[in-house]
Amino acid sequence: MEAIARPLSVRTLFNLSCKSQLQGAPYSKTCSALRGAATLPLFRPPPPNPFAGSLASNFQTMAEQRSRITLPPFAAPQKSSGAATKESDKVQNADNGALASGEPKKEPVPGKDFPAHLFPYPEGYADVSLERILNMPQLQRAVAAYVKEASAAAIKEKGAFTVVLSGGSLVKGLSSLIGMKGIDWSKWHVFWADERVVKLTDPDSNYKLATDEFLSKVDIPDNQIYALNDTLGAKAAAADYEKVLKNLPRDVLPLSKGDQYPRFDLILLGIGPDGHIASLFPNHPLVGERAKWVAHITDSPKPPPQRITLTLPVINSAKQVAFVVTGQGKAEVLQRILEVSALPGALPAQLVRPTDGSVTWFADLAATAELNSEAWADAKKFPRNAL
Ligand SMILES: O=C1O[C@H](COP(=O)(O)O)[C@@H](O)[C@H](O)[C@H]1O
Repeated sequence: MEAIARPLSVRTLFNLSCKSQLQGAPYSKTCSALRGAATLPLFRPPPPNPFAGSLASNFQTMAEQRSRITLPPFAAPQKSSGAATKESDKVQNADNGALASGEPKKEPVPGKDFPAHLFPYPEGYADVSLERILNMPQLQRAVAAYVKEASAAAIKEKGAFTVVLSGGSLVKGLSSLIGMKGIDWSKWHVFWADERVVKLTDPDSNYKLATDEFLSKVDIPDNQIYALNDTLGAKAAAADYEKVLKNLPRDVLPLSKGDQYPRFDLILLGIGPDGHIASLFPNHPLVGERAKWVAHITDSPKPPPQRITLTLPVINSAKQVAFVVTGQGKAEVLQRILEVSALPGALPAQLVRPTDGSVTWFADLAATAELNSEAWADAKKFPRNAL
C-alpha cells in the first residue's frame, strides 16, 4: 500500500517520459536530454518532433526509429552548354581561365600563389542525405545494411568491392556486418582512409582496431587487405601506399573521370570533434594537397603525430562516401559542419563533396542534438549558412 502511494522518483519519471515517446511517437531529443539533465522542467511539453520536419522525412518505421532527410544539393558548378556558339565558347573559356588568344592562363598554385589551405570549396554537387537514427545498435544495423548494399552493387558491376575504412569510433559499427547473409567477402578489397605510422600490432594502429573488431571475423582474403607497410617511415609509407593503389588492376580500382585519382566504391569516414576527417586536420596545408593520392603528416595535432592519409581529391572521387557520427561529443561540430559556412580548410569535413558520387551522414540522436534541420528547407544550399 505504502509503496503504491509513494511518489514516483525523478529517475522513474524521466524513464517513463522516454519510454512513452518510444512507444507512441518517434524519439525526440528531449528524451536524451531528460536522461542527463535534472534541471529541465519535468512536464514541459516535448518540442516538435525532429523526425517530422518540413523536409522530406521519407523514411520512418516504428521498428527502426530513424528518419532520412535529403539535404538541399550543393550549388552545381557552371557547365558550358553544348549548343554554345564559337563566340560564346570564347567567353566561357575566358571565364574558365583561358586567354582569348587560346593560350591557357596559368592556374594559381596552392601553397605558392596562395596559402595551400585557402583554396575555394571544391565544386562537387553530390547527393547528400542525413540518416538520423535513434541509438547505437540501430545505427550500426543501418550502416551495415548500407555497406552490404554498396558491396552487392559494386560486385555486380565490376566483380570487386573497394571499401575504405577510417579508424576511431566508426569501426565498432562494422561489427554488425559479421555473420550477415549474402555478402561475398571474397570480392572485398579493404583500404584505409588514414593510418597511424606505428607497428600494425600497436594499439594506435587503425589496422589493428579494424582487424580486432571486424576483419578477423570475416573471410576477406589476406592479400585483399591493404595495410600500411609498418617497416617504413611516414613519407616512404605514404609513397608506398600510393604505389600499391596505382598498381592495382583498374577493373578492381578504376580511375575517376580525367584519370587523375582512384575511384573507390565506398569511403567510410568518422569526424573528429575538430572537424577533421581521415588525417586531414583543420587549417593544415595537407588539406590543400592535390598532386598526391596518399600524403604523410608528421605533426598531427591528434597523437600519434606521424600518419598517412588519402588526400581530399581522392575522397571526392569516390562513388559513395558515408560519415558515421555518434555521441554528444560530436553534436557541436556536426552542427558547424552542416549549418555554418566555415573558411575553406577550417572544417575539412565540409570539403567532402564528391564530383560524381553521394554523401550519406549516419548520425545518432545525441550527435544531431544541435541541428536546426527544420530550417534547412529555407536555406536551400550547403552549408546552410543562412541559419
Ligand atoms: O584519429 C582519427 O580520428 C578520426 C575520428 O575518430 P573518432 O574516434 O573521434 O570517431 C578517425 O576518423 C580517423 O580515422 C582516426 O585516425
